[in-house]
Formats: sequence, C-alpha cells, structure tokens
Amino acid sequence: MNVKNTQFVKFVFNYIKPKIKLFIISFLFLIGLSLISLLPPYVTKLAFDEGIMMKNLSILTKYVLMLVVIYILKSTFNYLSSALFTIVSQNTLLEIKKDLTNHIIKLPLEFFSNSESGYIVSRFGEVDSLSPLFSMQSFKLILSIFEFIGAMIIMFLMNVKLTLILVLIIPVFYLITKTFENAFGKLTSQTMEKAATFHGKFQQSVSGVEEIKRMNLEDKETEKINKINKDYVKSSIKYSILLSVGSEVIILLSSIVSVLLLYIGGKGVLQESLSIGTYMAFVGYFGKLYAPVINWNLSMFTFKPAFVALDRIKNFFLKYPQESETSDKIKINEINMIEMKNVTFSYPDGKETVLNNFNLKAKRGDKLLLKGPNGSGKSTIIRLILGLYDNYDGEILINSIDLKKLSKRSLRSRISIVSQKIFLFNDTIENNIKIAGDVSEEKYETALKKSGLKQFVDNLPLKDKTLVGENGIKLSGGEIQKVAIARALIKSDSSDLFIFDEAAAHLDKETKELIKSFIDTELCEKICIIIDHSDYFTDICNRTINLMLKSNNWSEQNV
Ligand SMILES: Nc1ncnc2c1ncn2[C@@H]1O[C@H](COP(=O)(O)OP(=O)(O)OP(=O)(O)O)[C@@H](O)[C@H]1O
Repeated sequence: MNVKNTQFVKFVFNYIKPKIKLFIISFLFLIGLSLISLLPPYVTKLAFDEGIMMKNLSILTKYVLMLVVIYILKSTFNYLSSALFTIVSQNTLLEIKKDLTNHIIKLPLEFFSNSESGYIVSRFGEVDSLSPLFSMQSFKLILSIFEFIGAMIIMFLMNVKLTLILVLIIPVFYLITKTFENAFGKLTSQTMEKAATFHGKFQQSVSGVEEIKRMNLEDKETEKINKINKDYVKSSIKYSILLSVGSEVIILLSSIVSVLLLYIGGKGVLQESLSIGTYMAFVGYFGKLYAPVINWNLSMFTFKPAFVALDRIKNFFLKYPQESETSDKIKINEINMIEMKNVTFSYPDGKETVLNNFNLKAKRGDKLLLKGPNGSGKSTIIRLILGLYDNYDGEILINSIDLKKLSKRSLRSRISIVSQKIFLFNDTIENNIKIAGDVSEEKYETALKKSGLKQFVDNLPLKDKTLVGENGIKLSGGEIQKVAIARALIKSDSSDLFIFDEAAAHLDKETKELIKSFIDTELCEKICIIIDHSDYFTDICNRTINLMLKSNNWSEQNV
C-alpha cells in the first residue's frame, strides 16, 4: 500500500472508528452473505446430477428445499447488512460534513478573499460523492475476493481444465479495463473542478445581479457564464462517453467469455467429459470468478469519483489550514490597551505595502478618529487588530501581550464592530440583531431605540419579524447600518473595544446624532475607534490619526 493509500485508509478509518461496533456487525453479516452465496451453484449441481439425472425425486426435493432455505438466509443477511451499512455510511458522511463546515467557517479571511462562495459551496457538495465509499457495495467488493478464491477452489475440484481456461482469461480483462482507469480518474477530477468553478461564477453573478442590470451587462455576463458552463459541459460529455465506452467494453468482454464457457462446457457435455450439473455449477461460479475482476474495474466508475472527491476533501483540510486556536493561546477577559508598533503590512496577494511603520496606541476611555482617503489602509488597521491577518512586521499588542499569542476568539468576543461592509442573513430583523445569541428583551429594546431602528420596526406590519431578504436587499442602506449598530450595541456590556468603520455613512442627521451621543456618554469607559471621512465625530474624539495614500505617510493629532 503506498503512502497515499495509507492516508486514505487513515482518513476513512477516523470517521468509521466511533461506529466500529455497528460496522463490525454489518461486516459479519456481509461475510455470512458471501459464504451463503457460494452454495447455490454447488447445490444446483447436486440437484441436477443426483436428482434430475438419477431420476430421484426425493433427492431433488431435498436439494430444492435446501436452496429455498439458502435463498431466504441470503435475502435476510443482505437486508440486515445493507440496512446497517446505510446507517454507518450516512452517519459517517454527516460527520465529514460537520467537520468540513466547521473547517470552512474557521478558515482565515484570506481564503475567502481568494475563493468565490459558489466554488466553496460546490466543494462542500462533493462530500455526497463519497457515499459509495461507505456503502455496502464497497465492502462487498472486498469480500468478493474471498468469493473469488472460494469459487476457484470449488471449480478446480470439479474440473481443472475448464477452470484453468477461465482463469487464464482474467488478466486480459484486467489489462483492458485498467487502461480506462487512469484516463477516467484525471477526467473526474477535471470535471469536478470545472463544476465548482462554474457554480462559483454563477452564484457570484446571481449575487451581483442588481449591479449587472444597472450596468446593462446582462448579455456580457450571460456570455461569460455560458463560456465557463460550456467548458464544464465539454468535460462532462467526455466523462460520460468514457464511462459508457468503459462499461460497454467490460460487459462485452464478459459476454464473450460466457459464450466461450457455453461452447467449451457444451462440448464437454456432448463428449460426456462434463456432467450437466457441473456445467450448470460452472455457469453459476463463472459470475463469482469474474465478478470481482469486473466489479473491481467497473467500480472505478462509481468509486473513482468518490476517491477523487475524498482526495479533494482531504486536501481541502490540508491545503487550507484553519486559523490556529491551539490550547497554548492566551485567553483574555478584557481589553485595556491596544498598541501597534512599527507595523508594516501588505496583503498576501497584494504588491503594494498598505501600512508602513504604522504606530497606534489606545487605552480605555480613548476615542480615536481614523481618517484618510479611500484605500489608505483604515479598514486594514481594523482587520489587523481583529487578528484576521498574521503576516505583518512589527508588533501588535493587546494589554501588552503579542496578538499572535492570543486566542483570537477571546479577543474578538471583547470587540463590537459596526463595519462598512455589513452582512445580513436572510432572516428576520430580530434574528439579525440577536445574531450573537439570546439577549434579554430589555437589552434588545434598548438596542432598537439607541440604533434609531425602533420607529422603523414599529411601522412594519410584521414588526421585527420582517424578513430582510438576501443580504438585506429589502432594507435601505441606512436601515442596514442601523441593524449593524443594534447588533454591536447588544454586545456593549461584554465589549471593551468598539469599532465604527464608516458606520454613519448612510445615516440621517437625527440617527447620526443618536450614535454620537451614545459613543460620547455610554462608551466613555471603552476604547472606540471611529473611521469617518467627515469631521462629524471630531469633537467627541481625543485623538485623530490621518492616513495618507502613500503608506509611509501618516500623522497623529491629540486633542
Ligand atoms: N483582501 C485584500 N487583498 C488585497 N488587497 C486588499 C484587500 N483588502 C484591501 N486591499 C487593498 O489594501 C488597501 C487598503 O484598503 P483598506 O480597505 O484598508 O482601505 P480604506 O482606507 O479602509 O479605504 P476606504 O476608505 O475606501 O474604505 C487598498 O489599496 C485595497 O485595495
């Protein structure tokens, strides 16, 4: 077994391990099934040779009854192992899906910046292609080797010459079908990747359909999608053609061998070197002899996509490691001070340095206003404080502890942020506000009032049970911003650092005033970082940091 196969087995075994008892029971039923399956051809031979040919009705009846019992047992074992395997396999897939969801959600932001959401969803969907691997069929395949050996022994015992002829043809089968396997594997992987790319593009266009319409880009966008789809379809066609050619070649080969058996066996019966019963038994065992070879090769058509998917899923776990949240990370219960010392940063795929030797220090009670033209790095500073990127030079300290040594989750749990890029789930206004978990009604009502949402919500027929649509499409820009502010306010008691990233951009004068007095009065003990292009918040901030477009330029003013 090569390294890759060992990894495969390890990966699969880890998931089967918790259900090992059930798995062993299903496997035992399957072994029973395999042993029982070896009996019918031989009992049929006896029924023919000792019953029919000897004109002995009582012996014929005995073997017929034996066959009935064997078939009843066979069906029972088949049902039991299939039911148990379904339970094991479906639960295994569920566990893989759980781990994958957990893994994807915890991937660094960098991964999401570089991958389309449809692509990620499509990669997730590949888990369903794994089902053949955990199905009864795959284990039947393993057991078919034993059936193969058992059938060969019985056949040799019955007729050496005929068995030898049939066995010698097996390598021809193997070689021909093996030829298809490599081409099929490559094509499967290609087709899956193309499907994921297509879904990524399609989902992106659906999400941006409003912009596409506004810019009159429907035709261009359709053309782009169709081009990617055409590529995907081309690959699917090649895949289907190879699939049907491969299956047909295998079916044709086995038909030719069965005709050969008819000829050689029939000749033996005519020359009286073979009994009809033995010939009948050979017809029965022929399947057992060739089925493993045929099935092992045919299985590539069902298992290859599953193996490719397994490989892709395994690689997905390895290629995109999660943000490390190991037990050695320091957990914090509060944020008293944040400090950035000579921080130089550029995005992993960006050429430009966004921040160069940047410094910032804020302690409890500080209100910092971050100003600067578009693209000067204001939001980047926030992302770095949140620990979303680790690849910076210099130091970021939280309570004088290196941010890289901190548990990001404990850090983020102390931060409330109203971002300029707000994401609303297609859910009610209430659930979008209470996204972090259940809160008291009193706190929720206060958040509604202080964010300026109360009046708007009260005027809606369904009040706060109104659905906001995908990414808040049914709300105005200002209303979305108010939902985000309410979200942050709900977390206010458990947060020490408040970040308002152009939070007031879409707000009317009245609501802006509400937020400003809230920051000034109720957040006076907290650290606040406010990003704003206007001078609106200047009077409640004790410091202003001006960033310039050329990253090495920035200045700080104390009020
Ligand atoms: N994920 C990313 N990958 C690569 N480059 C990025 C990424 N996000 C931002 N940038 C680049 O980093 C620079 C700073 O971006 P940032 O969002 O911090 O600016 P900003 O000052 O907040 O701008 P704005 O006022 O427009 O919000 C920009 O040149 C931007 O193109």
